[in-house]
Amino acid sequence: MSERVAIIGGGKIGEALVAGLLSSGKPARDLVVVEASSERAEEIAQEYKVLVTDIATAVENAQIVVIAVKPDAVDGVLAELGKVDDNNDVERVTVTLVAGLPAAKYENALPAGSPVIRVMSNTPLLVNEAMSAMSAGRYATEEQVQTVSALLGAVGKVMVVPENLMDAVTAISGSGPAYVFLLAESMIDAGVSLGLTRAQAAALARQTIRGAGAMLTESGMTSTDLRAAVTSPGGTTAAAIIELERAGIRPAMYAATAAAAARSSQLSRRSELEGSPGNGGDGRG
Ligand SMILES: NC(=O)C1=CN([C@@H]2O[C@H](COP(=O)(O)OP(=O)(O)OC[C@H]3O[C@@H](n4cnc5c(N)ncnc54)[C@H](O)[C@@H]3O)[C@@H](O)[C@H]2O)C=CC1
Ligand SMILES: O=C(O)[C@@H]1CCC=N1
Repeated sequence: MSERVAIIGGGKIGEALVAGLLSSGKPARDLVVVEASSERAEEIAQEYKVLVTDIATAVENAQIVVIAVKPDAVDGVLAELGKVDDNNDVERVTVTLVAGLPAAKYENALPAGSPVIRVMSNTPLLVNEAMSAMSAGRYATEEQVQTVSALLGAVGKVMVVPENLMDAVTAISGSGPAYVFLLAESMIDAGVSLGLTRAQAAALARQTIRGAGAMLTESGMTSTDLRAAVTSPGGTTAAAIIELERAGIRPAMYAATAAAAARSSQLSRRSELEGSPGNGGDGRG
């Protein structure tokens, strides 16, 4: 894992990637960050002791260029990348972590034939527990897919999916940590309403979610079987679950994830319109 990785965008997800890669053993000298906000750049350099520099210096000698800016900043980054003198000695793959924007958008803007890999990861990158789904663009080789898969595998689990599933992936694992944090918030507030202190309720909810998460990943049992094992006949869990079902927890999850996927797809359609004829687009669906 000796590739030099340039990360463009040192925000929440860029920082999480830096932190995760460092704690997985990647040397700081192999990471370089580009960050538009000088305050943020200073924070990243101080905290992680990585080089934070301009895009041309960062990209030079980087085998992997990761784009981790908000979707509306991508055009600016692609324009800056277009101005960078390409060093043909370095085989470079561009990895985009940006929600909603298709690999073709980057392929159309970068020099012809540039390999691109689209990834949807999540903030548990910070604790080496990310779920990253990746789709290879048209020009990415199997070897590049393996290289990026190994890089992301150092900070969590990796799944390869066809690009048409990226909106669904974004809705489940990209945004998913927020659903779990919302569940934690509501459990804590509920605990307080039942007489626990906030600190007690928070400690109970945190460890319960951690333990349940570990059972989900380590027991080999399905979520349905795990839930059944907690639910004693006529007991407390059954009483609670009746209320959660009555409140519509399942339809709420269908509607929430459909809204997230629709938003991701909307970003993708908008980028296709912007990239259509006259703007370097190839009109691909
Ligand atoms: N936050 C999350 O949980 C997840 C975010 N994503 C995707 O990751 C991307 C980044 O999201 P966040 O980190 O949450 O956003 P953020 O707003 O925290 O970070 C973006 C950073 O990029 C910097 N930036 C903007 N333009 C730049 C440029 N031209 N050059 C260098 N730096 C520039 C900004 O100053 C900011 O620090 C988004 O596209 C989002 O869709 C994907 C999965 C999960
Ligand atoms: O909310 C967002 O748009 C980003 C993408 C997935 C998680 N956060």
